Amino acid sequence: VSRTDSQGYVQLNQYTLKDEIGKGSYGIVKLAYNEEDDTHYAMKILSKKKLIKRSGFFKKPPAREGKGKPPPNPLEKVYREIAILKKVDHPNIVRLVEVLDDPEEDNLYMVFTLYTKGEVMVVPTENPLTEQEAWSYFRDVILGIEYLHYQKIIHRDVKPSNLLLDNNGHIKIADFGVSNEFTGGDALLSSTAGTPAFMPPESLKDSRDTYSGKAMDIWAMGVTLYCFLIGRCPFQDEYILGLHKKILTDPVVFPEKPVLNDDVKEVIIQMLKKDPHERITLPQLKVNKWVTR
Ligand SMILES: COc1ccc(C(=O)/C=C\Nc2cc(OC)c(C(=O)O)cc2Cl)cc1
Repeated sequence: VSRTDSQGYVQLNQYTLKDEIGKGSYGIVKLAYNEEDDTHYAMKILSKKKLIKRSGFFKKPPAREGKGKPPPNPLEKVYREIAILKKVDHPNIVRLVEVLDDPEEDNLYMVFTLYTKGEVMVVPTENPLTEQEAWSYFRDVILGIEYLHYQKIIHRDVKPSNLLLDNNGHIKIADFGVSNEFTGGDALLSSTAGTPAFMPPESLKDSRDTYSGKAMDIWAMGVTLYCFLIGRCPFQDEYILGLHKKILTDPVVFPEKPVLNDDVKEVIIQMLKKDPHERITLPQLKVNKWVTR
């Protein structure tokens, strides 16, 4: 039940909602104080109406000849995200504490442990991470993604703004809003989801065939490591089609500054192989020269 207290703060059950600390296509994240345990949390606030509207649930479905499966309930996506979050338990994945979902209310609240340093870095930046920081954080990302793939989950939106930093300098992978669960050895994806600058070339081809989910996460990890060290993405364009063309055809180019050692440039090149079959796999990444230096 939400109400407003004397200072104008919104009270939600035992939580007092305070400043906004995060914002994205998903909604907003607010700092929340829990009076029961005298602890602060990160409260992600989603509007069910907005989710339903964005999903085009009420738009006239295209005149599909024949059956075609009915559009899924847009809230199913959020409930799938919550189910994944409840299932995962790893030091490099965010921890969902509880969900406040009042059927009478439009908002859905997801309470997470607060990772006090927030997003690991903002892209673009003039002050990228040092190689040492990038090395330490990237090793955490490898462990988190390895765990997710082992649990048959593809994250699909690995990028610096979805990597949170806790007090001990450890990375927590966040935002399972577009992630997929799969059965068998790998996810065979056909839809495009995630953030354009982090999408792999195989997901941008108009060919009908499917592509590997695991290789998609590896590509995004390569773009993320490039961002850590350079402060911007390897492929950028103001127009989406220009961006797609660069991702599909441009080689990875490293600027003069900052000077990077050959081993880290090599591992980025291995993660950004245009052909997913040539791309480095996670087991190979774990024994890579730079990763294990
Ligand atoms: C400067 O201090 C700060 C401390 C913490 C934050 C912060 O937490 C921001 C976003 N948080 C989250 C976002 C998520 O999705 C988009 C998910 C998820 O859905 O998995 C979970 C969390 Cl926690 C920001 C600034």
